[in-house]
Amino acid sequence: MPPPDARPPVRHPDAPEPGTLLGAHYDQCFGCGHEQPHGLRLDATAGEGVSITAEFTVQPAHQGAPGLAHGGVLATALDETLGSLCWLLQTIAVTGRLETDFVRPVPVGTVLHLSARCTAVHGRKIFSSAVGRIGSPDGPVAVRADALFIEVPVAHFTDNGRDEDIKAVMENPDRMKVTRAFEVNP
Ligand SMILES: CCCCCCCC/C=C\CCCCCCCC(=O)SCCNC(=O)CCNC(=O)[C@H](O)C(C)(C)COP(=O)(O)OP(=O)(O)OC[C@H]1O[C@@H](n2cnc3c(N)ncnc32)[C@H](O)[C@@H]1OP(=O)(O)O
Repeated sequence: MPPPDARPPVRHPDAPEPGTLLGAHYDQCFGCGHEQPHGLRLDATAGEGVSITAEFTVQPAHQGAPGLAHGGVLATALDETLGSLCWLLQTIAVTGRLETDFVRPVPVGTVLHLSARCTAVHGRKIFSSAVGRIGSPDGPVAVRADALFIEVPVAHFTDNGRDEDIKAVMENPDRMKVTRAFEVNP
C-alpha cells in the first residue's frame, strides 16, 4: 500500500497521446518484443491519465493445464502491462513486487483484455494495479494484480545485463525504443 504522503501520479507532458499504440520497448522482450519468437507479443495502448490497455491472445505454447493458460504466463502479461505505465510517467523502472489474484481459468485462444493504472508515486516507488478480463474490456475478470515498481538508473541494465545483449542494443539503439525515448546514451 502507498504510504499516506505518497502523491497521485502525474502524466508526463511528453507522454504519448491517449490511443497511441506504444509498441515494444525492446524487440527481444518476452512480454512485448516482436522479434522474440517465444514471447507474448503484447500490444499496449496509452490511456487517459496514467493508464494503459493491452491485449494478449493465449497461445497453445502458454498452457499450464491442458487447454488452460499457465498462471506464470498470465502474471507476465500483467507485469508487462503494468510496466508500460512507465512510458506515461517517462520513468525507467523495474518490478519490485507483483501480487497476483487468479480469479478464473483462462482457456487457450482467449483474448485477454488488460488494463492497468498507476495509483500513487512515493520517491522511487511507483504503485499500480491491473486487471485482465476475458473476451472483451467488459468481460469477466480472470486475473488481477497490485504492483510496486522501483525507479532505477540505466546502470541497473548496463551493470547487470549480459554483455552481448547490452552491446547489441548499444550498436543498434533501434532495438530498444526506450533508449531513444529517454535520450539514454550509456
Ligand atoms: C544500452 C543499454 C540501455 C539500457 C536501457 C534500459 C532501459 C530499459 C527500459 C525498460 C525496462 C523495463 C522492463 C520491463 C519488463 C517488465 C517488468 C519486469 O519484469 S522488470 C524485471 C524484474 N525485476 C527485477 O529484476 C528487479 C530486481 N530487483 C532489483 O534490482 C532491486 O531489488 C530493486 C532495483 C527493485 C530495488 O533495489 P534498490 O537497491 O535500488 O532499492 P531499495 O532501497 O532496495 O528499494 C527502494 C525502495 O523500494 C522498496 N522495495 C524494494 N523492493 C521491494 C519489495 N519487493 N516489496 C516492497 N518494497 C520494496 C524498499 O523497501 C525501498 O523503500 P523505501 O525507499 O526505503 O521506503
